[in-house]
Amino acid sequence: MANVLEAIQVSKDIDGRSILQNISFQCSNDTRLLIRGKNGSGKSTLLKLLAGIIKPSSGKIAGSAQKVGYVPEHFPEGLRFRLKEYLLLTSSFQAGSKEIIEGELSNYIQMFGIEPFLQTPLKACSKGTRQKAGIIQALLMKPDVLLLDEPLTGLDIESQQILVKLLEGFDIPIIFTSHEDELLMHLAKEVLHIGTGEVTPYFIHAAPKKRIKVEYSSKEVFKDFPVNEIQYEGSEAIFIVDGETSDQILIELLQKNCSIVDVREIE
Ligand SMILES: Nc1ncnc2c1ncn2[C@@H]1O[C@H](COP(=O)(O)OP(=O)(O)OP(=O)(O)O)[C@@H](O)[C@H]1O
Repeated sequence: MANVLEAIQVSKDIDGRSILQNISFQCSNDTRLLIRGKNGSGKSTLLKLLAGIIKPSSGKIAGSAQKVGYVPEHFPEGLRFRLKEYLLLTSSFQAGSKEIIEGELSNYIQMFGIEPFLQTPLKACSKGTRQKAGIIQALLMKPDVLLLDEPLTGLDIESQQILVKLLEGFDIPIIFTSHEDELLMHLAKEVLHIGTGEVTPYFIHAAPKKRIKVEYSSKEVFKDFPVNEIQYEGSEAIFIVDGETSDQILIELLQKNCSIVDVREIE
């Protein structure tokens, strides 16, 4: 299979301190690589190396990828655009028909529910909205590879679901870090342990049960709802569901206009 992106014995020192040592891996279009390691172990640094933003101290980044979509952990500060100006500017850089690209942009705007903020200056947008702008920018460029640094951080549950679903449909390598977000972890097929440089297959453990608390308008909406255990507390309903089905149930609750109040694992 074509080698889209490759790290060959990559090491990185910053300010005389060794951050990464001898990282090697290859990826092809079906790669779904989760980078795992402690805080400060160099996960973001590796993504920046793969994106070509910084250079390795030794070793090299190679591969056939021409366009690298990179979503940093934090959206860049100090951009003086309004959200819409930024997205239009971003889309104007893309090759291809202007009409088609602007059509894709409006789809993403709708999908991620950011219409109300289009005239808001980026610096006044919420963290989640800025994160969405960064994601849309990376998707619009039709990258050969996607590098995502904790992409779900700051996103509401509905947008998390939408993003993960989109990612599941892509036929390009996806390399990502995650703050142990269960939704995103489902995407992983292999994991790079950054401390040792080892790449191993990723197996998701049987998901524990979840307790989902929602605010609802009428009990009628739960008629025929595929959950055995529902408790009611005033305007809130509590569902105990299997871990495997909890994502689907969350989607259905959102479709029934319920507001998700809390989701937590139970023993
Ligand atoms: N530009 C820089 N200047 C100085 N030190 C840096 C720089 N970039 C990264 N570092 C250091 O490199 C180390 C690795 O940082 P990095 O952000 O890659 O870790 P991380 O694994 O992504 O951490 P986290 O899980 O907390 O996001 C840290 O000690 C950090 O302080």
